[in-house]
Amino acid sequence: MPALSTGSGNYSGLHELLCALPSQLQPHVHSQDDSTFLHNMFGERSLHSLVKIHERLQHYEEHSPAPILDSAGSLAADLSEELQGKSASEEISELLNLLAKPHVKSLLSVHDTVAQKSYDPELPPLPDDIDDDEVSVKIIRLVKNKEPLGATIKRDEHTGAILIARIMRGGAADRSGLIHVGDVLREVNGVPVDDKKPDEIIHILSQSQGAITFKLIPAIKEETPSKEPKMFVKTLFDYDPAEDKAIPCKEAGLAFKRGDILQIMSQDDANWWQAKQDGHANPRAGLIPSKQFQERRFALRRPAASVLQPQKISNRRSYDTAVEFAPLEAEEIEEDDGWFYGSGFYLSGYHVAGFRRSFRLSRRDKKTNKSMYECKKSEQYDMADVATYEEVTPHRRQSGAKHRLVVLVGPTGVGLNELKRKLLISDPQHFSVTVPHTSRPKRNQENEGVEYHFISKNIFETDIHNNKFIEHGEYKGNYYGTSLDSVRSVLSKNKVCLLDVQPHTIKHLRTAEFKPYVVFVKPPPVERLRESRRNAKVIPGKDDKGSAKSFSEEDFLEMVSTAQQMESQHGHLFEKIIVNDDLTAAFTELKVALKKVETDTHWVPISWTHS
Ligand SMILES: Nc1ncnc2c1ncn2[C@@H]1O[C@H](COP(=O)(O)OP(=O)(O)OP(=O)(O)O)[C@@H](O)[C@H]1O
Repeated sequence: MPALSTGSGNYSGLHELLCALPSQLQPHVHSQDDSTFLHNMFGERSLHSLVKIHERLQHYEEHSPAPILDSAGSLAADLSEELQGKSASEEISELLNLLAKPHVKSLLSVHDTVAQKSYDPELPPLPDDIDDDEVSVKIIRLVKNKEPLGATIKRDEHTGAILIARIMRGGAADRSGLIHVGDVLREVNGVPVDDKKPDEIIHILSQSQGAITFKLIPAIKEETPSKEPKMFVKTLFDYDPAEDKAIPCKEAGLAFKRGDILQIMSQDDANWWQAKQDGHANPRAGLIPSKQFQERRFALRRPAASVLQPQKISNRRSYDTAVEFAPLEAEEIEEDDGWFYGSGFYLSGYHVAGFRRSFRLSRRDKKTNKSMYECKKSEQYDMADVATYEEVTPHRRQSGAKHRLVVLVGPTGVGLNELKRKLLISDPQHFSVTVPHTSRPKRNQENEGVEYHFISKNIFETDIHNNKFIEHGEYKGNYYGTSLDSVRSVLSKNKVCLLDVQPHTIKHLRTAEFKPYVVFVKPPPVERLRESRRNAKVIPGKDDKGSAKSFSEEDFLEMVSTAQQMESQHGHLFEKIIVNDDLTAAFTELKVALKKVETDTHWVPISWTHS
């Protein structure tokens, strides 16, 4: 980037710099959002005007002009008085005319104010007879711009007063420090609001231009600024406030997608947290359902048979209304129509509905080290673990530290084996897989610890009992399994351990020790599977004694539907999703992602860094 100088003595330098900045920064800005933000910020007219004023003032600062007198106004008045009725020369009457002009009078008055340096407004003296019980009122003037005020209002159910319900962290109201939760709003632009509905107040605000004056009665207890530590969460579900009937104010809501990282700005309200998207320029927080609130209503969304129907316990619903400066499409909020969801009944009367999912486990090829057993563990989806938010922290692997465990999941036949094989071939010193255990007798050509660890049935059963296996199963009367120690053994050699498991196993691996990086390998649409897998062969299931066969149409359909099910049930645990359409492209994408895991900073659960 060429050096830009403001050039001392060249007063247009700063202004020129401001104009040039967006194009100078362009090569360094990668996202369209950032680029638009920079253009808007540096192109803002008020900013340019401010810079121009600054440059002019700088000019005068250097020349330090001093006033000759500080009473030009009264001098002009004396002069006018003196000249009144004097000879009627043309010059005199022109001068009298000029001095009588309101603009000239104002100019001279401003001159005197500056010369006398008396900038503070003159306040009337305090009356002596102040009634101690009289409520104090604060009058706030804010200048309207495109940014919303970042506050919500609601009607107090008992007193009927209009209250400031919420101040969004980082928003205009919060930054001003002048408006607080609990303040009673009395007037907007001189119009009393006591008898107005929140919507009508919003309408007054959206209609007004320039500065807006609020008359407020301060809350008795001023909010103490909360000293909550910075907390980041990964969202485990999609959220759209526009679709949320319970949110107290849709306009103040923050939409997010599963996997987004949010910074939690306030947890003052047990049901509605304030948060902002990590890395976004907008400093104003938005409302999101709190973890507890989201969990409670998830319970309510269970199938009708297994939950108590919500009872209508009140016909009032407590809404706040966003105080927007930009014209807003306020939804019709009927204040006295709706449900109030008390917390008392949420958790009563539902049971956790587990279910078994049928899945096909293929017979695995021992050369490529895949297990040949049928999974024994019940595939219960743990519905008790409601996916809401997970507290996360940035993590970067220190050089020389153990690698994160790489977990691959995907439906049968999607290509996990193929991708693993390619990784192993590409760098056998770097990538490795676990050696499984079996209780079957060792064959002649086999070696202990190479194909399998051979152990007795008794020891196998004791190890199962002691939770030593990540997954285990039985095939033809023999046990097969992958042990936690086999993973540790690979990691202790400072190699990247590649492990493919059933998705329900992931949660048991999510520990500080393994810090698993979970990659979901997803099939492309069926049309693409038919095309790309035309020559591919699969090893049939254990009941088929035959050799490799081609994929059937049923295999493709099952692969796609299993993938959908996996993604909807376990998607919140996947850090990377790779569509295995073109094998070379999928492999390259995987390799690049695994490299980044080793070198870049990633968000990981905070519990992983507390060990
Ligand atoms: N992108 C691809 N294009 C074409 N063929 C592929 C692709 N990915 C995998 N295959 C082929 O599909 C077949 C099944 O792949 P693979 O054995 O790796 O699947 P898998 O997910 O390990 O299945 P299983 O869980 O049944 O062992 C193999 O013949 C493999 O070569």
